[in-house]
Amino acid sequence: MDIGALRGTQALRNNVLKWMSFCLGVLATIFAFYNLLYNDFAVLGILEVFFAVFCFHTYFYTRQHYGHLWQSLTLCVFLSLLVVIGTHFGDIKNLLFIWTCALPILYYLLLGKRYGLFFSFGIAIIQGITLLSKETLVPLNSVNSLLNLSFVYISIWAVSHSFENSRAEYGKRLENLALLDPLTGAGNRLAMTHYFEVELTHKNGLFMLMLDLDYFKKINDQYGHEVGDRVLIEVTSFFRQRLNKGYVFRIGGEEFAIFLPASDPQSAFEFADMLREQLATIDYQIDEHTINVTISIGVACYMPKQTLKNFIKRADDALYQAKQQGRNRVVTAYELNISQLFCDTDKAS
Ligand SMILES: Nc1nc2c(ncn2[C@@H]2O[C@H](COP(=O)(O)OP(=O)(O)OP(=O)(O)O)[C@@H](O)[C@H]2O)c(=O)[nH]1
Repeated sequence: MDIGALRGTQALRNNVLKWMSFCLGVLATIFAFYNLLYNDFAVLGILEVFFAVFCFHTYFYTRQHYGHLWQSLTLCVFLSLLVVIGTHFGDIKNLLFIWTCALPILYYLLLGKRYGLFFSFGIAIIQGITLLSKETLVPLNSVNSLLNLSFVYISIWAVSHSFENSRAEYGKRLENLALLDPLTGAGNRLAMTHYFEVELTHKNGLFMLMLDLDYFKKINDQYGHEVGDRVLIEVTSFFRQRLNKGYVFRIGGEEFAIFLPASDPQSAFEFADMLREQLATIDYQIDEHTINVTISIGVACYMPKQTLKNFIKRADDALYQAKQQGRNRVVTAYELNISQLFCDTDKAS
């Protein structure tokens, strides 16, 4: 499954940035000619030339790559500046201030809710002051027309805000549905692949702990499947509470994986053993039952250019050994095959 399909925000923002850059680039070029050649408004004309160059550069950049936040910020700030300058120095009759009403849409679509709110509020104040400080507001000189303008702005802001809010919320829900195990809330296999390939860019000092509950079938058989489910939820929350950094994934019925950043194999082993030891001392009270579970853990160290499949296999092999050796223990992959399984940190020591 393509995880990119779930990450709609980046694609949406890039598309908006691309096409807004193109449209604004064309408009800025036309306005620049008009202001420089006919309107005698050189300051605005020159700024529009710079703006047009920036827009076209951004357009061509976003055709090849995902745009950066600074490009969206620059576009929004530059356009806002042009609108404020045009409103301040220009004749009110040319209605340039009307562009103010379009700005919240752009802020929210390009920058999201937090920036959108901040910029929409900021530009409303600045433009309010700019308009009211003008010598004449003709033809906008009645309370009615000022109220109408304010209400149009507020309506556009409210729609932009609620649209972005709902869009972000539904996007997050969709992502959770696809990436989280519905029973325990831990990440699923897809999430694991995604974190490994995309999020974990620094894989030096990365370890995988493959954890499997011991004799879990007995718990199901003795107390029922529902109690078994509650044990899985408790154990997941136990793992999560013990992890400062790292990610927990449920990759099988009673099998979990953890990506653990650690400075060396010894620390990774000690962390895994601490998990094992602490879990063994906990008695879970579920309904009227007191349940104790133990885990077997296999630990593997990431090696340069290793695939996730291979990384998992090594941790899985170590887990298999832990089960073979009697369960409730930790086995490290580097104990199994010293010649090929030492990681970088081992070699260094
Ligand atoms: N309650 C519950 N049980 C599950 C779930 N997924 C898998 N199981 C059970 O987990 C048990 C796994 O059993 P086995 O693979 O034999 O492993 P085990 O009994 O833990 O034994 P070892 O792993 O060898 O120590 C089976 O009884 C499955 O039905 C789940 O989502 N909820």
